[in-house]
Amino acid sequence: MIPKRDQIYRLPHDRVGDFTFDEAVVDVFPDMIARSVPGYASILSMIEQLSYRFVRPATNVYDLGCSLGAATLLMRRQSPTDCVIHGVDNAEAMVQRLKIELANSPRSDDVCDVIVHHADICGFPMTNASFVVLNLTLQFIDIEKRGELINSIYQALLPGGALLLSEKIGFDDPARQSLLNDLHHDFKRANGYSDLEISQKRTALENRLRPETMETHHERLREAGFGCVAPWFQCFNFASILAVKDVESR
Ligand SMILES: Nc1ncnc2c1ncn2[C@@H]1O[C@H](C[S@+](CC[C@H]([NH3+])C(=O)[O-])CC(=O)[O-])[C@@H](O)[C@H]1O
Ligand SMILES: O=C(O)C(=O)Cc1ccccc1
Repeated sequence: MIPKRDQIYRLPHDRVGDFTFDEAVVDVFPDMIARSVPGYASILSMIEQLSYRFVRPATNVYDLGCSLGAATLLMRRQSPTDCVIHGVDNAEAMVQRLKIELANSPRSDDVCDVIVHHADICGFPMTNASFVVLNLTLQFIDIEKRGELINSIYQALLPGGALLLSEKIGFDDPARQSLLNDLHHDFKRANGYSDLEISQKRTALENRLRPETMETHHERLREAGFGCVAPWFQCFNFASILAVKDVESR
């Protein structure tokens, strides 16, 4: 299917409201995220590769903030059939669309089950997990709730299990912040977004998406208990970190 082009912020809005994952966004989401997040396709492809390494037989996999299931569907190709992948998202329109997509895809015995949950990832019960994905989702969670969420992921993971965390990141150094922000906007412009679209979306995201520095993410992951915290990808102001729970942990 050819993705519908994102034109949500093309015309001037009288008042730009806070960004929401509603029906209109869901309709254009694959195009929006591909043209807005530098490295998105590479990150997804590496999530598939990492799932091959980390997903263990008879365990749970969690895709937190799964949107339309891009990561879920790739991980399913690499997961043992006795696993369960849980896609969790609190946007009703996203969850509905993903459920339709899964219902329409032919069921085969050689893939594991996928369960889609319409739920807040904060407080969502997780257990017996070998691999957890937070791909561009933590950035939308209230900063005060992020520590508890990361701790709960750590507790749900089996020894040797891993969390993949991708985020839009910020920088303490104002020159670096401004340079990488400009490079991100150049990326969007090169992908066909106008200055008006870029600026209206920026306003819409101001209160909704709160980037933190790599140092803050690193510290939070270490504090939760992760023995190995490895940033493995950065493109402009987007980065991805792999955090692994020690094999000899409890
Ligand atoms: N509290 C919450 N609880 C559950 N879901 C939430 C919450 N807050 C936000 N979301 C959901 O997190 C997703 C973020 S998009 C993830 C891309 C995907 N991971 C991908 O690999 O394509 C990234 C982006 O749009 O930049 C949306 O679907 C929200 O509804
Ligand atoms: O568009 C942006 O500026 C972003 O930071 C990424 C994004 C992509 C899709 C939905 C919301 C934010």
